[in-house]
Amino acid sequence: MRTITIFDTTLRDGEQSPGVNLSPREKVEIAIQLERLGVNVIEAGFAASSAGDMQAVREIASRVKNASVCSLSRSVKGDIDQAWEALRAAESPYLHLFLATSPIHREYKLRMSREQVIERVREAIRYAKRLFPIVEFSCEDAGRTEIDFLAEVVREAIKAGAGVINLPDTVGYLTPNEYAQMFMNVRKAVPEVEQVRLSAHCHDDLGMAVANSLAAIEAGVDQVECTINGIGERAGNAALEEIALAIKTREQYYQLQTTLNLREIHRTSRMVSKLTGMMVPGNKAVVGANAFAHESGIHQDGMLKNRETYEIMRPETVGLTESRLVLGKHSGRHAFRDKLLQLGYELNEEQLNQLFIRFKELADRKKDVADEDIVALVEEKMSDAKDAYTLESLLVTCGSHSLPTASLQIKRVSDGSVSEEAACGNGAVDAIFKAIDRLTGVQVELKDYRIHSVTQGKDALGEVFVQLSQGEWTVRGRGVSTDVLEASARAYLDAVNRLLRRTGAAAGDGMAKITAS
Ligand SMILES: CC(=O)SCCNC(=O)CCNC(=O)[C@H](O)C(C)(C)COP(=O)(O)OP(=O)(O)OC[C@H]1O[C@@H](n2cnc3c(N)ncnc32)[C@H](O)[C@@H]1OP(=O)(O)O
Ligand SMILES: CC(C)C(=O)C(=O)O
Ligand SMILES: [Mg+2]
Repeated sequence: MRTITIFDTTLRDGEQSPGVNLSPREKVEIAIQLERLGVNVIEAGFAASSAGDMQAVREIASRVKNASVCSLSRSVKGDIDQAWEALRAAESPYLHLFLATSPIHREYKLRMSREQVIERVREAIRYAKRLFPIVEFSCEDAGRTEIDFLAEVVREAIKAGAGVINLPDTVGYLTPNEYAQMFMNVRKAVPEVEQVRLSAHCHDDLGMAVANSLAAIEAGVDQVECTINGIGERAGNAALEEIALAIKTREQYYQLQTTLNLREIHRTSRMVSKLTGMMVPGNKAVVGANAFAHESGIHQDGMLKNRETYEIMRPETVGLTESRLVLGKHSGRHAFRDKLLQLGYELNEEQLNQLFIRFKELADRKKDVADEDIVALVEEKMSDAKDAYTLESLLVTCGSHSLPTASLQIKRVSDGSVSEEAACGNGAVDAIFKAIDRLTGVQVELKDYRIHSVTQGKDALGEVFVQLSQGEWTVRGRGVSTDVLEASARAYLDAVNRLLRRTGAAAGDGMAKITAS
């Protein structure tokens, strides 16, 4: 089986993502994780570009032992010297030289003729080879380079000593067929390429970076350059995890392998996302939060019967523990029953059907139906439990120069007594919650507070969800009103009522002393 070399450029091309700036310490942390992931080459930065990158490349070179450490360099002596300065201590120093070859880059950016480009390539590689055991040469914008000239540059680069030839689709312009054809044409025109390693480097401007990389592999390329989470200049680079999982999942088709420890994929993705500040979209292949989550009833039913109905990869393969069946408005009875069983509720068919109607009503209004919501539904349905407290009245005063104050009256349902309390807070909602705490005497911690509008317009209904915890117990509460402060009070009281039901505590233990009527 052919082994594909994984050249990771998260710390170089990935860091070229607008808005991303990694400190040397953060780069070292990621490099160590990339080594654990089992990549073969770590492009640690562009040593000549800044003192910080020089330091990062140098530190990574001294720390990483099981991968080649590489720096990018323009085809100029000064850059090569600086790269050597950073990499001389590396176990396996690797230089990545580049020069653009396409007509548009030659004419407008470099202002060089074809002959000048060839001459510069020769000079730079020969100079670099005096220092580095491995020199990779990249024809920047190879994808838009005339094929005869591309072949000539590649021939000269190999003659000058390049051991790896990279032909990037720098601007993400080519289709998979075109990119594969480019490699086949070069292989045909320059038989010497069989003596070096051919590499692909793709950008995602048209969303084809991974498809192009895989097409290049099929055209005989042995190395792919890619980044974790597909981060990189503009729309990014080919995503390492997607290439790796395509090779693994379609092993029979590709007949290829890598040295990657795929179980480290998820951890690496999370670390890169955290340190770069680039969020991974939920629907991102392999590492998105929804990559192994199923929401619709028909899919969930299939998953429960045989997971291969809807999953082509196992979450465990990339270091996750399990797939998730997310309950929501598209879920069906099978998944609902399964969730109830997981939560410890075994219901008969009739109870299940009744509860399922309530569940659908809730799911229609709420994006995620959490375990606590299901527990609350079951408890309400099965125990016929009554609320311990109901809200009688609410008065809130606040303004730009006054301390927000809330006065509440609540009724204890068991004996009909009404109590009143007032409290000040950091804001109106805080004041309301403090007043309720005093009235009920229940000690809770507010874990979450969310507000959104259920309907539209000036008289929109505001819906508030709160999550409270007390020791091991966590409960949610919901309140709806055209007044968001009232909705907040109702949600909080609802959660307190649920907590009392769950803990079995007696209502009224902590009722305030002032009885209104
Ligand atoms: C496709 C890619 O991803 S390429 C890598 C892109 N990455 C980066 O550019 C990040 C790091 N870059 C930098 O920090 C800076 O651009 C530096 C330090 C490298 C250079 O900075 P400056 O000297 O101020 O030059 P500047 O960036 O403005 O312009 C680039 C110069 O390099 C030349 N150049 C571009 N590519 C190459 C190359 N491969 N080999 C030689 N010269 C090159 C340009 O023609 C231009 O030369 P000119 O000044 O004679 O017109
Ligand atoms: C430096 C080169 C390889 C590059 O990043 C590109 O062409 O996209
Ligand atoms: Mg690139």
